[in-house]
Amino acid sequence: MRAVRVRNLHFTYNGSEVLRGVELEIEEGEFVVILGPNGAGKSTLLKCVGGILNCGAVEVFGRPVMDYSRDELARVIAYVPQRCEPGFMTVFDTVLLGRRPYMGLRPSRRDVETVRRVLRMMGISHLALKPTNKLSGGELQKVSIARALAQEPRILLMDEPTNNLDIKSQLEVMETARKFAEDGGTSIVVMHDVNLALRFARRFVFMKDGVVVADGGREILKPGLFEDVYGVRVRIEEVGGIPVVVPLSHLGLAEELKQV
Ligand SMILES: Nc1ncnc2c1ncn2[C@@H]1O[C@H](COP(=O)(O)OP(=O)(O)OP(=O)(O)O)[C@@H](O)[C@H]1O
Repeated sequence: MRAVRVRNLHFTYNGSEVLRGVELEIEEGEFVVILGPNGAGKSTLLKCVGGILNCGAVEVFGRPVMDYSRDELARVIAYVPQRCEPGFMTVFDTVLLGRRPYMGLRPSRRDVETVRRVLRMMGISHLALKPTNKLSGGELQKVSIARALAQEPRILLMDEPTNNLDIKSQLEVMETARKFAEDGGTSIVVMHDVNLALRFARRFVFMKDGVVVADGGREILKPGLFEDVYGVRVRIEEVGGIPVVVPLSHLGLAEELKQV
């Protein structure tokens, strides 16, 4: 079943167009990573898919995303933002907020069990009673992901979820996204670390200047793509059967240095 369909999406902030005719179709069960230079429009696209920005061109499970009610959408899509704001609430209560679309007046046994389960899954059960404004950046990031998982969505959107995380936690978050997709959900992750993406995801969408410039599996990852998209010369080697992208030089750097 098609989870997401984006058709000819244009998006403008204050008169400046940052998405220029984006086309994208994602099937249920896929794990897709969106890559590209700073300012390419990746986060804007993710927010359009999540119904956070008002865009007419996005369908989720065959229905315009803007037609879903707030609670309906929260049961279908969970969005983990690039930055999350800490507060006075405990970790447990913050993650419990993810159950809001399912809850009556008070949390059910199932709501509480779900929160316990995702705290365990993210390895943060020991932080349950700590206020989120007393957490490290990485811990806060894990709380934000736990809250999204507590929503039990069908689509998980994460914007640079591995920022702030140590290597082990980066691998765990990527494994969580992969498992989510293997279990039938759809993971769409914006990130910069192409090598981490390569280890876990099957499909890569590259954006530049508000358009999708490449979309496919490992076979699209050729040195020429990195020159076109980032202006960086790379070599691609295999380590343990996994391709690794090694940056060699920034194409414009020598010229820029000459002018200094
Ligand atoms: N709220 C906003 N108001 C105005 N312009 C914005 C806003 N958010 C983003 N932009 C602009 O839109 C463009 C695309 O931004 P976006 O955050 O989608 O890019 P990105 O590819 O996610 O970048 P990065 O990798 O740096 O996070 C940028 O030029 C940015 O300055």
